[in-house]
Amino acid sequence: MKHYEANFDGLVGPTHNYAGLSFGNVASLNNAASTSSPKSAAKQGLLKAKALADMGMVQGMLAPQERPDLHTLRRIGFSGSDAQVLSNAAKQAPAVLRACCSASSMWTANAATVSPSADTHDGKLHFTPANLVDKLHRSIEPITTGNILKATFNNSRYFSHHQHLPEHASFGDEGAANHTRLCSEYGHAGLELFVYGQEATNPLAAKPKLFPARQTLEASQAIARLHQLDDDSAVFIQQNPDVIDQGVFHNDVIAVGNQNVLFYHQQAFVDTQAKIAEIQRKFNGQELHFIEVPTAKISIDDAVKSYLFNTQIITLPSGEMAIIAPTNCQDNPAVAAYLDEVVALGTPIKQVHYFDVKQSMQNGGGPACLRLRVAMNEMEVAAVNQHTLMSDALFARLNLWVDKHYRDELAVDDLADPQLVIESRTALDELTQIMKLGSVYQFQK
Ligand SMILES: N=C(N)NCCC[C@H](NC(=O)CCC(=O)O)C(=O)O
Repeated sequence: MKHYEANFDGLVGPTHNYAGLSFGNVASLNNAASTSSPKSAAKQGLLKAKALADMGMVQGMLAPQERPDLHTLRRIGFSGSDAQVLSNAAKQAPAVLRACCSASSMWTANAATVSPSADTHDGKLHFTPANLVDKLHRSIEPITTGNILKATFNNSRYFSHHQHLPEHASFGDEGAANHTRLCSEYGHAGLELFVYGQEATNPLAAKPKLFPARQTLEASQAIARLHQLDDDSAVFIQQNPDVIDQGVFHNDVIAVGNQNVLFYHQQAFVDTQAKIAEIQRKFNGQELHFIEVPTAKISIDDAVKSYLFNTQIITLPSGEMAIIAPTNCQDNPAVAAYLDEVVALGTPIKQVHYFDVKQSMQNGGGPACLRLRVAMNEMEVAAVNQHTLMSDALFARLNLWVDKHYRDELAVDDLADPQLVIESRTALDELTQIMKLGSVYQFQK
């Protein structure tokens, strides 16, 4: 049987904007109140997804969320017509209104944690939506994320969908952004690496001093239990709290793995040598490539600015690996030079491809943030909702849809415009028909 690692990219929603909502995420704060372009953001994302499909990869799209989220605004006491809810929220709780308008579900690396069927006891592919409790604007995503995942992976014979973890800081969970899977082949049992920022139930454990650690050990352990992983199929690694304080708000800003390659910065983890030894032991002596990038070559500051580690490492149908990098890496001389070198290190990585995803980058989301990886066998791929899979036809259809419904520009002050609600709902209603998702949004229920 054939096996693939599919990437499901988040379709950027019509309200993509820069609201400075993510304390600890340097780009989000630096670009707060800039004017965004929802149309070009969506098109940049579609171009990257289509390019990967054209490289022979299995590529899917995940629908965005309903924003502005009037249901949350009504839940906290705003009432009257939609226009009244928006204008009162803009006057009385502008920060909450901004949170309720974020298109942050585009970063589908944070949508869920996924364990492929080769790793799990029941032989099913498991999904747990991330609760994203650390940030208000993200904490309102998981229910709809679950609906979208169920409509995309809609076959209970192959796919097991869990509820998101309890909504409390002790179980702060950011999904696949803090999860990497190593394996020799996608269809073979793999080793799942769970990287956490803090231990919630141990007040003495090290944690960052300035910025929040969004993922807890307790959450990572819960996911491993839910997904029926053996002790020998999981490794729990603490992220270095000092790098969180320098803007590394998710592990995928400092490390990325694919099959038997782990590409990471020297300062990424706590207790690196012991963890590498544990990985080697649990990988049962099979060949592994550890590409550790020293601080002397790439500083943490350069890694955070360029998103060198927020690249996707993909295995092409030829068996060669390619790095999918943001063009921001080309703009940084040290990083560009490093990427020229990396293809000659004698590891499976042989190519680098650059994509302009600047609209997303300005909110701290690189190529890897924009995708959820789902390793599947051919039967599972066939069981996916086929209308979510990238093709020439879907690419053309989605570009037309974006042209029809998306604004060229959006400023933070536009978020209270009641017309935006109408535009967004009209667009999403049509999208659910294009992707045959059924009623996944509250406004459709
Ligand atoms: N690293 C991964 N996997 N994902 C990146 C997520 C970026 C996102 N930015 C934002 O939510 C900014 C929104 C704003 O400020 O308007 C976040 O911080 O959660």
